[in-house]
Amino acid sequence: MPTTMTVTRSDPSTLPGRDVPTALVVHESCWGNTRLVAEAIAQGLGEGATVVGVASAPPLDQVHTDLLVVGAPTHAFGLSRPGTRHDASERGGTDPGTGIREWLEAASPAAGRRAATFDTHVRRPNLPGTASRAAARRLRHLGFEIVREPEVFWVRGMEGPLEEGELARARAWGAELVRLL
Ligand SMILES: Cc1cc2nc3c(=O)[nH]c(=O)nc-3n(C[C@H](O)[C@H](O)[C@H](O)COP(=O)(O)O)c2cc1C
Repeated sequence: MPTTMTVTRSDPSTLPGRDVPTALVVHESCWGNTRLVAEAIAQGLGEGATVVGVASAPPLDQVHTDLLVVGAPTHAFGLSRPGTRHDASERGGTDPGTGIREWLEAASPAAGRRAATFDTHVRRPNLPGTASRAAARRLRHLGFEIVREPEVFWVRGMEGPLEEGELARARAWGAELVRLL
């Protein structure tokens, strides 16, 4: 089972066996839907995966896992900003205090790293623009190889819930990702 923790696996004593690829899944979430998807993806990734909310995540420059997975809710056709997170909190969600946009902005470019991105997004109406594409674009600029097309997981409305079957799809997506490593 993947672990939910707030630190990177920089301590070798916490590393799984040599052959198990390591992955850090960093998520942002106001109502918990993206967090649930992140946890399901980590289950698919397997025992080398660690899940962390963006507010507790280590700086990206200190992440040295085989794969980075980044997930965020789509806000205003892309990654959230302080204003959209404030809007979410006014509607009953929780403002995580920071977002994937800020976390990526604080990072320095470096080559040779691999990542995948996902977002949650309202299915109807299916508006253009997704947080997963925006995050992938930023990660490419930081020198990451994006190993899979950004993926969308559907919610029924602003607060969710996730559409039926999405957690199973997320687990399967995580399992496919680990096969690419
Ligand atoms: C301020 C704000 C803007 C949003 N903009 C979009 C949007 O452009 N497209 C979309 O499909 N959903 C949009 N949504 C809905 C979010 O995608 C939805 O709240 C999110 O998937 C729920 O995930 P969470 O529970 O992890 O926060 C928006 C939500 C908020 C609060």
